[in-house]
Amino acid sequence: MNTQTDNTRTRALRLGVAGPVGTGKSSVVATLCRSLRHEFQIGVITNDIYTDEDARFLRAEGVLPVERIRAVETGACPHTAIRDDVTMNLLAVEDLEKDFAPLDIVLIESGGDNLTATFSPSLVDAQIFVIDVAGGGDVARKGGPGIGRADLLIVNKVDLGEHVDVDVEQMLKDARAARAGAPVLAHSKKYPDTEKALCDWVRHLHEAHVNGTHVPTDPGPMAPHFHATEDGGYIHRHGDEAHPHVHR
Ligand SMILES: Nc1nc2c(ncn2[C@@H]2O[C@H](COP(=O)(O)OP(=O)(O)OP(=O)(O)O)[C@@H](O)[C@H]2O)c(=O)[nH]1
Repeated sequence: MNTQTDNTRTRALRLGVAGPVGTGKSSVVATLCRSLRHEFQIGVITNDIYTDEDARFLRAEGVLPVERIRAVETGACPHTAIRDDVTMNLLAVEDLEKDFAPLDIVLIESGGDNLTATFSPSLVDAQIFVIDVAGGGDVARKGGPGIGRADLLIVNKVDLGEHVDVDVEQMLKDARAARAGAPVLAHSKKYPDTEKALCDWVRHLHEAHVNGTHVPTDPGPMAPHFHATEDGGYIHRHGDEAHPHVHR
């Protein structure tokens, strides 16, 4: 039977993981791969601006066979490759899905940037946004599309609260207030019960994806902002959906 036309088969769940620099995105991806690899066929795409650092980290951790972890070097701000023009990522995902068919889950890690990055719904079926306690207790109140409307908000590194003078419970309360009932997960790679809760969330999401009951939603565009080269010769503008790019 031609699997391309067999509607009893669904393509892989494409799950994005975004968030500011160093909040623990790669660690979250590593946890998911380690914990779920015996239940699901998994592949990973990482995004970095100039390197394949995140892919190398995951390969070194031995979380999956190395050939299932592929890097996209965006060469520009990571927002571009996950939101504005997702071609590089879509090609990478499709190649991975073809080379290891059938995959159940493809995890796509965004390059670390700021609070405004979100994935395009044309690239992912669902997205996780990761903030961390070490970034400060007020981060959850700063809002933005990822904090407000990602499918799951992870407040990561909750083990560090007392070391960085952050009231974790208050941070979680603020995060819930920002999300109108959408899920918030307190998480630490040091607390196995929180890792289990994360894996259970992904299991349920995958089930809903396969059943056709998961409805992908767009958290909305990133806030308007600008990037310029060091000599100021090029300006790249994001966030205005009607005029998504300005090149000068
Ligand atoms: N204490 C603690 N440290 C953590 C946790 N998760 C990640 N880290 C540490 O935080 C640092 C950054 O983690 P990464 O997983 O590389 O974060 P990232 O968001 O992928 O980083 P970029 O790709 O550079 O944006 C590393 O030193 C991790 O060991 C956690 O739950 N608790």
